[in-house]
Amino acid sequence: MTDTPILRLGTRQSPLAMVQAEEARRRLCEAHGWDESAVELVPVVASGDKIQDRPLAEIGGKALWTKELDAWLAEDRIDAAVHSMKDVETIRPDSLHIAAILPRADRRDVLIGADSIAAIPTGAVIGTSAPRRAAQMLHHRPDLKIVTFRGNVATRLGKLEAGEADVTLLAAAGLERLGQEGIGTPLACDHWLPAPAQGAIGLECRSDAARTIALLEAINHAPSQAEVLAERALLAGLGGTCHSPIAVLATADGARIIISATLFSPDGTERTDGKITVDADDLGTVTAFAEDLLAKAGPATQAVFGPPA
Ligand SMILES: NCc1[nH]cc(CCC(=O)O)c1CC(=O)O
Repeated sequence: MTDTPILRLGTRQSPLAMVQAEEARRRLCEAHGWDESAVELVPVVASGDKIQDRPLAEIGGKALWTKELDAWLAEDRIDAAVHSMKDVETIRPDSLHIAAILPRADRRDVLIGADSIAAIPTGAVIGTSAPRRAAQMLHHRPDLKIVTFRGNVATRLGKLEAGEADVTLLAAAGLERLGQEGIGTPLACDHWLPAPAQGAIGLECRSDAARTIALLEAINHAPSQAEVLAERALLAGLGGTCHSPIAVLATADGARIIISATLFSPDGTERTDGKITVDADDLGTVTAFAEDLLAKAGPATQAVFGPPA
């Protein structure tokens, strides 16, 4: 085996991002019969990791997680970038291509600090910076208070420990990947839907890099890809971003995808539910479904979505 790297994989530096990049490397090496040295992990500091004390919406949104990796791809300093698909902007530049989605992990949210939503004490403080989690929680429990909780998984657990909030919500996938799956209570998807693409890892490269695309496609997991594409199509159809209070779950079932979605107003008072089964290769129906949901939604919900992308 050669010790010259065949593929340079860019990743954020958080512990979770590094574990995800290692998973991508392991799968690539297994698929191609390479030894580990064939894939070089290149940690890049994302602006979202530098500024941790303000809500994402204030400091520029999702591009904060991808901006540096996008630039490194454009400059050919890396061949591919590993992303938590949940953090990737709804619309990507044509110059980039998401070539592989890894088998999706547990997509549920985990409640930490209380055994159930009903068991949270009256007036308790919820630490989250996700508008979806805040709206969803306020919908069930309008008595609760929301405080901004950013930072990586360990930082947020530390803030909870320090008493900055009574309860927080984290993705089961992230906790699992960090070996912390014992923490908290997972919330069942029939009551509490996750964020678009939660639990999915994607590999993105330059659209003109045919050789890299072929190498990455070898580790694509088609059902997970179908789900992620459907959830992202819904978000796009709603004109949504990471600041949008949208909860959705797409479940691939052969050639069909079952999509359940809920829109909220930011304060949780309005809620709009929908469910549809679509053909995996006809995501146009998802756009129509998004338009239907928006048309049914209340004014405070409509105000934070659209116009459709
Ligand atoms: N926004 C931060 C983020 N991006 C991806 C994950 C978890 C892993 C995943 O959803 O794939 C998390 C942390 C969290 O929401 O708990």
